[in-house]
Amino acid sequence: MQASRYRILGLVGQGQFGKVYCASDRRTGQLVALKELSHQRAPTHQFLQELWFIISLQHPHIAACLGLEHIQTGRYLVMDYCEGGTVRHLLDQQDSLRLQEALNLIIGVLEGLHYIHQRGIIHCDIKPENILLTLQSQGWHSKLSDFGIARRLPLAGKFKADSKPSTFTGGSPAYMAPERFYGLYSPRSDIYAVGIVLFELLVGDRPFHGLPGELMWAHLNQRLQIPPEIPEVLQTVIQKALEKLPARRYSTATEMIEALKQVRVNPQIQSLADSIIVWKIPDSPPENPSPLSEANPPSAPLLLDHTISLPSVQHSRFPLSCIANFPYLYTAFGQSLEIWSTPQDSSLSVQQIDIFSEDEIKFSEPILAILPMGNGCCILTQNRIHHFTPFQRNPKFLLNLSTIKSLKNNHKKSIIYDNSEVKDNNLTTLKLASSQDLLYRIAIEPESRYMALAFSGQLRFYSLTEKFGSTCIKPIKRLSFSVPQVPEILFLDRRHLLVIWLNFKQQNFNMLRVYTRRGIPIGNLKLSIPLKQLLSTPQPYTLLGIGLDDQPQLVLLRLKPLSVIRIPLSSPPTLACATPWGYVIADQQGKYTFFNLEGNFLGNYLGPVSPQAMTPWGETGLAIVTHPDQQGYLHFVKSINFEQDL
Ligand SMILES: Nc1ncnc2c1ncn2[C@@H]1O[C@H](COP(=O)(O)OP(=O)(O)OP(=O)(O)O)[C@@H](O)[C@H]1O
Repeated sequence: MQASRYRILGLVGQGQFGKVYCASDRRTGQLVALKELSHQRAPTHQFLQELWFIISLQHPHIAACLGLEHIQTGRYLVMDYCEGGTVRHLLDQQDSLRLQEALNLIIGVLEGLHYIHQRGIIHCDIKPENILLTLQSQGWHSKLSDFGIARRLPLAGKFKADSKPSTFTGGSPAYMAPERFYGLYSPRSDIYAVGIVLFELLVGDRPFHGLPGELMWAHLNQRLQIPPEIPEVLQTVIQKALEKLPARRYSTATEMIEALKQVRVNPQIQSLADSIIVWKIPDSPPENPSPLSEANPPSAPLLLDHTISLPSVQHSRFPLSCIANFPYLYTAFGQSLEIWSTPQDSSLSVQQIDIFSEDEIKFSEPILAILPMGNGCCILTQNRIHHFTPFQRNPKFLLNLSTIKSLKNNHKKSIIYDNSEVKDNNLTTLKLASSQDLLYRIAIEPESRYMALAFSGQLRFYSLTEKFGSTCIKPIKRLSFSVPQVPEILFLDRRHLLVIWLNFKQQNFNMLRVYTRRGIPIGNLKLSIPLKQLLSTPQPYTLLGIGLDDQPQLVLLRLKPLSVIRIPLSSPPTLACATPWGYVIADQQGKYTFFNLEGNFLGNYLGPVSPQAMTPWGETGLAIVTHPDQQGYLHFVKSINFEQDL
């Protein structure tokens, strides 16, 4: 039997027929989902039925079947890969949707349904688990999947709205229309299920609960209660979709689409369109606060452990940066690098962090970036790359960038940090925007044995070796690109470098390309999420994306297997930081918002204003550099106990 055309990247889920993998096409690099169809669990006729349905269906809102893979390890359905998981994942995450997106998502589901209903097919199992998601520039895009129990109406030719229903039971009782319990189904049964999903997206819970028998009773007899917080125009749509009698529901998916489009242009809905849906859990005791939202005002002050003023900061032309390589911390400002250290165990055992200024080193040119390297740091100045270790006090010169020929012309472009017109209060905003304007990017492999350098149209790979206490740099490979845009680069692990062109060729998508540390290309990924920055995180193969200002959002991007978690924000952050315990965003006014590693909102705090840089410090702490007025400060947050503080 032949070898697989696909390289498996990771397990994404488990269904009743078998496991689902994320895989990439060895030839084209395209990502696909491989849906295992185990012989024991999927009797051949059921498997053939699902295959028959989805192979014949082609629509933007239906997860397409790309083929069948029959190899030694088993039979697989090859499908469109949907990196956003399912609507169930959205429902498991608090504050994950804006109202506008929820409506668009349901309209997408209905468009997919309209397409299949036109072909006389009834899905019969519409539920959040069977609505897959891909992230597009406008937000989530829904794709219907799982046609395992779909039914063809026993009618020749096209389906007619007034056609008689047919008999069959099976499906998920929580989403089943009343008539389904009597073995009857029609397109209106799918519309009822969409009504339940819409209710769940807006309310955070289903209208009916219980064991299958209780659910059947509720669908048939229990009056629908819609929380009064749901705008009236939407209540009307839900009410009609969830009518007990099929004849009183929307007769077709298009009719419900039209109703939702009317809702979208309603002035009350338009004013709420960009608001994040905050679920009100029905029947919760009134003393319970409503679920927290990232949009809420800070609920507690950030507990600062220690604040130090930075003496070297006298003027405001340069943004401050800071990185930690515990027990050392480095702050850079203008041409100065300041080194701080703390006794190894201080972040864990003593009340207050003891931190000492160890040294201050002056460079002959402004520092543009610092990043951890070995037990020290790598410093990028306008024309040079240096390596500093706390044990050898003199920074070692690594590479002269001005000798790289193709860079010479670009030097005329001013580096943004040199722009003396930059005003104080713009500095933090500039911090996120500034990386776009840097001429070079460097990335250091976690063991500091490899380095990559990117600049306009070029990517270079180097090896680094330690000889007699100093680091030697040797070129390995040089690659040229026709795209002049300087990509972001970062090492994903010891072996792989990720190169990212944000808004590639101004075409509204980001191009991600993975290389080995020696410059051999491995694969490409197009990502249609509007992002202004993508940061590496301490989590393996996980990146933190920051959305554009007109679509404020955080995006957790896991690459192996590819999955996207999106966190809508009420305003664009000016700083973001990934730590081993979660993610922090901050704004100019000193509002600090914390999320855990799954992207769940933890709390809002009021902290130091004008943050310029943040870095994780020790096991649970955070170091924050601020620059209000003319003075720079270094603040330490020892640990954040959300349970206690909130
Ligand atoms: N095309 C896909 N792209 C990305 N992830 C997918 C894809 N198809 C399925 N998944 C993931 O795999 C999980 C299991 O999917 P699968 O369709 O096999 O099972 P299911 O939805 O639980 O339904 P059932 O067990 O009833 O078939 C889903 O919850 C989803 O997270």
